[in-house]
Amino acid sequence: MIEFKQVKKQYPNGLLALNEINLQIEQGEFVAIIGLSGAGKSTLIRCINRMHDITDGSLLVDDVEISTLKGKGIRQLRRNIGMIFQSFNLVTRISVIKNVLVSSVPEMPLWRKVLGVFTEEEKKRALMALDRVGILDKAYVRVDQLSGGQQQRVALARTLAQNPKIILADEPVASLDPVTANQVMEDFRQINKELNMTVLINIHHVELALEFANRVIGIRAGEIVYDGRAEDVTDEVLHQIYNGSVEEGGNLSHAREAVTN
Ligand SMILES: Nc1ncnc2c1ncn2[C@@H]1O[C@H](COP(=O)(O)OP(=O)(O)OP(=O)(O)O)[C@@H](O)[C@H]1O
Repeated sequence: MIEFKQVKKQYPNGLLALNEINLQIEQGEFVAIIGLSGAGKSTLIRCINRMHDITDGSLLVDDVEISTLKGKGIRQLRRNIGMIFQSFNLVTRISVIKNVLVSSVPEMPLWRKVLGVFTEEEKKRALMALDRVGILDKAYVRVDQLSGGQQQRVALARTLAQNPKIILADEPVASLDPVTANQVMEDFRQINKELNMTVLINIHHVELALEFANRVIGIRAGEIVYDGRAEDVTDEVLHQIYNGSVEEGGNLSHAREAVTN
């Protein structure tokens, strides 16, 4: 379980990016976080793996207070948390499988990574992860020869091979075309359902958020203004989350179009 209690995050320049955040996310939930640019979505998910530090309150992951963890504790926390970025963060000049192998075993000694010495078990795990996201046939292809959607799947496979309990995804489909974005969201859904991994996604595409997530959290100016089931998100809720930026009187589909375009 992930638990935020009265969490605040103030950046050194004084900007209060998160204010009084209270949240509980159970193991196995699929949550989409939506909100305007600058609302605090990235900050919120990045506090969970300590890419950012909170400045007040308490943040627990599986009952461990993570805000006070130091070196070894942070590494241990990150072993259980996979992170997916909009820009994939892959080494593009090496093969798909090498990307999965190198990054999926964080505690591996550097010499083994450099020489590419991997056990049969590690290779099997990497190949299984690639199979799960449908790109096993690309295992020995260089990453720079893949499409954006395929690269995001490599990133997902790399995270899966790490066998995390939680996957944090920061705008994972923002640079993909609509069809590919749907497919990658489908991968997240399958992983969430079959492996019971918690999935927490920051996403600008409201339609995708509502279609794939079970729970939606709406953030506005660092505060949670909606937390509920995706099917309960109405025009009014969108209006509230998007600060009235959605045209008055527009119906839900117009509202969604306005905020997804
Ligand atoms: N390192 C930083 N130092 C100071 N302010 C920051 C820093 N990172 C983010 N901010 C500010 O904190 C606020 C929240 O930013 P955040 O990136 O979390 O928003 P977001 O909702 O993820 O936006 P986007 O959808 O554009 O990625 C913004 O006002 C942003 O400018």
